[in-house]
Amino acid sequence: MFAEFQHLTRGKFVPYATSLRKSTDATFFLVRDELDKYLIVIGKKGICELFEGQKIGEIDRQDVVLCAKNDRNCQSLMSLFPSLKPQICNAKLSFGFGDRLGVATAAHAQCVQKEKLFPIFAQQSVREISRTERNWLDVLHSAVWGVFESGYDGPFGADADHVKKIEDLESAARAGYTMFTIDPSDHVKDPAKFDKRELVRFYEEHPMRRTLEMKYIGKSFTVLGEKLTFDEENFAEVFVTYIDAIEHVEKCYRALRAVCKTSFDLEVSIDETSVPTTSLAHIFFVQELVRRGVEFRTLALRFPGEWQKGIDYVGDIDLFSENLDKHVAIVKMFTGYRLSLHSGSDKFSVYPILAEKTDRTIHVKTAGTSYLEAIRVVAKFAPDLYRQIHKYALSRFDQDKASYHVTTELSKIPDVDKLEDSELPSLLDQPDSRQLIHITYGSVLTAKKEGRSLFKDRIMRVLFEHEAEHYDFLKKHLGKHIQLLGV
Ligand SMILES: O=C(O)[C@@H](O)[C@@H](O)[C@H](O)C(=O)CO
Repeated sequence: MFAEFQHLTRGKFVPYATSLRKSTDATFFLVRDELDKYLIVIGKKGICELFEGQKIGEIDRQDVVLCAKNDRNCQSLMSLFPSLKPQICNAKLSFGFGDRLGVATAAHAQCVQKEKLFPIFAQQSVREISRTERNWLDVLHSAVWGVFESGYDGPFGADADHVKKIEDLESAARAGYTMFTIDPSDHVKDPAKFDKRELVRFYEEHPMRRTLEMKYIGKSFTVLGEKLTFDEENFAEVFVTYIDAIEHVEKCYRALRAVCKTSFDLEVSIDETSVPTTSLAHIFFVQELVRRGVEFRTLALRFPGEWQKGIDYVGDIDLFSENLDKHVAIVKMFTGYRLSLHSGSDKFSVYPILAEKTDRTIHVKTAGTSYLEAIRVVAKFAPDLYRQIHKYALSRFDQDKASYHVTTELSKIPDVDKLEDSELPSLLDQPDSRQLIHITYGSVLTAKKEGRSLFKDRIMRVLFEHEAEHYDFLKKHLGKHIQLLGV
């Protein structure tokens, strides 16, 4: 088929052999020229009419249609090939491949052995899509095109991540997402940040207080041989800290159930709270969600230590390991859900502990690390563009770091004007410059001058022209993450 196509198009296009898929009466594959990528549909007139495109000839009396990689053509492909639709997780180990640029999935898919790991190829948070001016459908379709290009034929998921508002859940459900991460952290009260009298009043006046006091106070749980008992004091603290968040999750869940006509994976994430999740808090949080009928599949707790973006774990590994043991024991007490680790990018020192302590029964999320590999390509092949991005990032960092927890020291980042071009890629290995670039993705990707993209268009062009190197960087780096999970 490719030989006839090359003859017809006089070698103008380069096909992606891995993308070749056949339906009962048509053939589909991706090609690229020096400007862009396109879908080729070869089939009878009827099947071609499902796609928007231009007929460029015939092969064996079948129309050959050149199609844009647009939403309508993506949805037509998904209707013909159900394996291109996201599905709910069917495995104990799953991994989120967040892709802020929408061009990494074809490489991500080459890191996955489908029988050992369930990949979430479409995963972006509300924070990310608002900062990059994307939307749920764009994130999902970018992932689907990447799956199609790679020839990956296993199941994958689509996670609407860190969702705080019901309307964002509903729009993601309508876009076809299969996983929803509800983030109630704005409703988690850190007792240290409140006036004691205010907390007492909140507790005493809360309508659920007495009901839950009777349910929990005096109740004991044995976690790894340690007897934990809810008493008046620790119950009041857990109640005040989490009750609003629990009620918010319940409200979001009911709204989601009203929109989703099929089953879905629900994650609840309190990983971005300032309050590390204690064992009693974990027990209370889970028991209350279960009691309210919230069917969650994964739970992202706030583990001890620093889970900063784009760099390894910062903290006492032994304390983390001990804390994880307790939370794993609690999961086993209640079953029906897995733990989820957010900010999984580059946390190489904890991955082996995660894999061993959870018996590889966990969800791990990454996102920024793939964006950093893309910028590494820019640093290598477009040094002047990288220098401009780096300097712009410095000007935006203080504002952009507001909703991320990082302890970046800008003073430790070398002056790019004193570095040789060949030294620039190594900045993507320096923790502080990694965080500088990681956190300022939104500003860099949406920066404009006189209405024109200041950086994004040039970044995407560099990645298109150096696609093989980009894919190699991604496969090497994300492959390292997967291998450290023991897969
Ligand atoms: O940066 C973001 O907004 C998200 O990608 C992350 O918070 C995500 O939830 C995650 O933990 C992946 O690192």
